[in-house]
Amino acid sequence: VNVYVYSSGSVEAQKLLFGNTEEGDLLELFTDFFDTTIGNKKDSGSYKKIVEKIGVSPEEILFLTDTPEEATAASKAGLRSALVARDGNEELTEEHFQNFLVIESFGELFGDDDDEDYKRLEGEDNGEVDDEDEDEDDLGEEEEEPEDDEGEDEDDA
Ligand SMILES: CSCCC(=O)C(=O)COP(=O)(O)O
Repeated sequence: VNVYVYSSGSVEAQKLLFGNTEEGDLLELFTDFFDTTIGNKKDSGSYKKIVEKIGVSPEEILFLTDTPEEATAASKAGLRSALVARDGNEELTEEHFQNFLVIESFGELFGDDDDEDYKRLEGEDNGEVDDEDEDEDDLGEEEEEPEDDEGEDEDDA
């Protein structure tokens, strides 16, 4: 997976930040860096330019942001987008949750294929309101209860 940064902070600032973290120099984890010299993060044209520079189909790119307007702009350019819910940010609305996968941790991106939220990334409806609100109960999911240990024999010393 190639990881890119598109930030309102300058490329120079991004490199300083990721090159000097508590975990050390993380720059080699990133393929490239973009800033607003390419365009405003709320303008879908910026994402089209980034797609051209990266040289892959837009739907092969997952754009993560904590700003719904940026997610919408990226989706309009054909990218898949997901919202990252972060403490201190403006609360996301029901509509945001309907339109986008919302994650709190990158680990949630590796969801299972049956997960309705995860599927939101896969279809053409990423960034669109999905009015099907199926609420299916899981069938036959069994949880193993630990056996009661009463009666366990223990030798006294
Ligand atoms: C990559 S998940 C967090 C997204 C995020 O915080 C963000 O988009 C910040 O954008 P900025 O332009 O402020 O660097």
